[in-house]
Amino acid sequence: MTLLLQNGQIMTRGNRLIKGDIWIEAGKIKAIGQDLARSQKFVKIIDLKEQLVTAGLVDLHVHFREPGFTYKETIKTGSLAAARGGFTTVCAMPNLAPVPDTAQKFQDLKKLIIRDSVVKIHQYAPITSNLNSDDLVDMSILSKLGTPGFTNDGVGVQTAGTMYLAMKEAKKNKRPIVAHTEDESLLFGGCMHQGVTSEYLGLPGIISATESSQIARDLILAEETGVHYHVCHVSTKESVRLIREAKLAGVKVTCEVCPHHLILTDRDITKDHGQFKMNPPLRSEEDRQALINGLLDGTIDCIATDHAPHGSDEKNQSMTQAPFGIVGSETAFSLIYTEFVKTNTFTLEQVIDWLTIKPAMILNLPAGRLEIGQPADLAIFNLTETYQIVADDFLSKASNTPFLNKEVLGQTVMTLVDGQIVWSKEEMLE
Ligand SMILES: NC(=O)N[C@@H](CC(=O)O)C(=O)O
Ligand SMILES: [Zn+2]
Ligand SMILES: [Zn+2]
Repeated sequence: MTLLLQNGQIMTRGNRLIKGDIWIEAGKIKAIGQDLARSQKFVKIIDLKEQLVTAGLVDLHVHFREPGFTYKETIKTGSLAAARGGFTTVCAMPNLAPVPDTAQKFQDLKKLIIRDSVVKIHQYAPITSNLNSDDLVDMSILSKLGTPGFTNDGVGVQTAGTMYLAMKEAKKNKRPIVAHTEDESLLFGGCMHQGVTSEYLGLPGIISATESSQIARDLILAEETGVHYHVCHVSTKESVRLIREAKLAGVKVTCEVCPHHLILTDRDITKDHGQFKMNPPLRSEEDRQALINGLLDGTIDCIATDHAPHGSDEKNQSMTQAPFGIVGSETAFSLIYTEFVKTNTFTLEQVIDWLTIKPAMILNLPAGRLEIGQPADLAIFNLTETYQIVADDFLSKASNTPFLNKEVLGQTVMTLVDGQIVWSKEEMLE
């Protein structure tokens, strides 16, 4: 089938914004140009009304909860939420039940993904069996089955020896270690960042060193082993400093930052409510500035959501009780666009880079490029009308986010995967 997306503002690879049309045929981008309707008869033509078209966004960090916690999210609802946010390729974390730590369990999960997902999911395998043991998974077989990397996200790898052996094995299999960095001996039961707000609210704090000290350990081990080491959800200024120094020293390290850590600080936590609880926690203004500068100077490589859905009863309690995590797929682009592009902190080109080609390059994913011959994985955004983030509109099963009711720009109006519309605001199809 031939489809023409007409009259868009197209962010092409190499970040040139051009006005024109995209010709889609057999799921791929066949041509990009002006007045393409003249040269060909299309089965379908959609007028984009000069809205922004980008390569489908790429998210290196989501939690879809199936199998094991389907009351929070399923592959179907999580992938729909991703599509609604403009994401067409996502990497899903293995903190599931069962954990996909054997070939059989990994293949069973991949079958569910093929059956239910509306976007392209790359499923991560864990580093150790059941996430918190010291027994390494069979990295060779799980690499052959397609894991883009190994991660115990949700928990840190507590012993240096296990991390060292894991890095050596991952390197042998040409896969990165994707690290949730958290030294549990430095947690002290904390539920939010240690600082003035935790003291004011009387809540146990998490010091920055809980994250950064494990990054320091791992950077040395990554240097020793030569593995590609990717750090999840960097949140502290010390982490940024350590990664910057390591990059300069030639260590093969990459990292991601989440929208909430770029936008909010612990001062935005107005009360003891689970909606503000995530791991790592919202940090200080100094940390937030370090994250922004880290993106700008290339220390931080990309933006990832850490979409972490939970049930409303679970989150509707004190931060001491609620689980860690907030949803992010459906709001990421709007939040970043509104908070940083509209305020001239980042350019639109930078933001699209950090949400498409950069994450794709980190894991070598065939995604994030809007060019002729590439799959027609595309996202279309309305940059001119504000809308409100409303829980009822979410396609995710969950709506646990501190950004509810916020007015933002940058609503996704349509998402295509391999040339098929997987999500659309109704009016676009009229
Ligand atoms: N980020 C979170 O606060 N929670 C994540 C786990 C994780 O990403 O560490 C989850 O699975 O809920
Ligand atoms: Zn994590
Ligand atoms: Zn996570």
